[in-house]
Amino acid sequence: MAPRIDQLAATISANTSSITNYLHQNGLPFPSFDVDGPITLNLSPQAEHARSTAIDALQELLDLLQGPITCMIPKYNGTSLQIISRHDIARKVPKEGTISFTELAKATDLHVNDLKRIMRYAMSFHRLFVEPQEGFVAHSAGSKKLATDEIVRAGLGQSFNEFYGSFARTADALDSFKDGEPTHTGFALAHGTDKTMFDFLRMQPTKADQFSKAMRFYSAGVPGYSVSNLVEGYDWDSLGAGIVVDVGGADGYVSRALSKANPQLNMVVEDLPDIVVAAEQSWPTTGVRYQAYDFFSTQPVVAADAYLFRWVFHDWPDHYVVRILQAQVPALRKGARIVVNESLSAPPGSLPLTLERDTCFIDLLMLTTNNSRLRTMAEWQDIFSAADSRFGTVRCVSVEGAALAILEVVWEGE
Ligand SMILES: C[S@@+](CC[C@H](N)C(=O)[O-])C[C@H]1O[C@@H](n2cnc3c(N)ncnc32)[C@H](O)[C@@H]1O
Repeated sequence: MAPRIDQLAATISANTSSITNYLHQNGLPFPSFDVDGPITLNLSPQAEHARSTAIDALQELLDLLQGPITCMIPKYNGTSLQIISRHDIARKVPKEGTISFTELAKATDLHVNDLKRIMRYAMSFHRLFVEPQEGFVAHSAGSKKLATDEIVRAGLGQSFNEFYGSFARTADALDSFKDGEPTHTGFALAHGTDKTMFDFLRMQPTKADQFSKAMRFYSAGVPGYSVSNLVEGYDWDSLGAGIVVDVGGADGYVSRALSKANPQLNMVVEDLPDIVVAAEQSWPTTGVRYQAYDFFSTQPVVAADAYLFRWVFHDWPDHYVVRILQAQVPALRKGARIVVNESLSAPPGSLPLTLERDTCFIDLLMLTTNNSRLRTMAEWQDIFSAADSRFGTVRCVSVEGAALAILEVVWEGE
């Protein structure tokens, strides 16, 4: 058998050819970081599979060729992205042409030498900006997108202005607190708060708004998190013209997608009051109803056909998830479904490498921000059973290419 690195190289080559053929046959642009290069590739499911297979192989090949020390000590540093986000640098670079580091330094109130190394780091590591002539900066495809798309800015802002500092305090939080409470996190230490992340964000409407937009960023920008996986992966037709409550539904972007694909459904989006007020103002006529609701209190929409929790339970430690489920029980009628859409915890080596890394990333992010976690199927069954013995068996619908599982539990009480 050929050595592993040769097998991987062959996999990369075969799958890259499939992508090339697909793009060629369909007259689509080839990947490029040039300012007018494509942001996404618009691949068919088959070509998308080739893309993810090639990426998994090349990640492993890169690790093998770099060796264990480089894998142990990678050059990850979010400082550059944090400063680019905080100083809104992408919007200070002209849409066309270049700007000198000196002029940009004045516009950002940063020292020119600091700005230069921040920008060059972003060029090298993140493919943001280019320096076509020494000392002068212009946009790349990525930085142009950042300058022109508020959803992308929100995603970067949340990751690097809100969360980045929290990673560095997670070890301190684990040493200082031993109770696993969502108020005792790296996020809380980094932000000097004794509140949960959501209560902290609630006090600052612009940050709460950024959070909602960041959810849309991840759902639109990472194929495995795409809302279409939920829209197409679950049998919504079986609910007829039923009521679906999107609990913790942020600004309702998931419900809008579900409603568009299934106009017969009656979608209700529930979230904290500030989020709901902002969403109603932004999306007044989309056929989706909004309702302010704190999911630790009794569910106000009685007898709905399904209660959807997308990316909600992973934010909360087990005993809080039990409380949220118990708060739904008074509203449930026989046959009502709880639909959960989030990543499952999986043993090492059981997922393609990229998906395994994404899953580990989310799991550790949840530790940092909320003291919460991803769970296995068996752990989900335990949680539902602990909440109420009238919840049925947890069923998993897995969707090809999706990073989020769809779990369904039927209420078997009256
Ligand atoms: C990670 S976001 C997921 C949003 C959306 N479901 C999605 O798929 O993008 C979690 C959501 O839960 C909401 N949330 C947090 N605490 C809440 C509470 N006590 N009651 C209702 N919603 C809450 C947040 O405002 C946020 O919109």
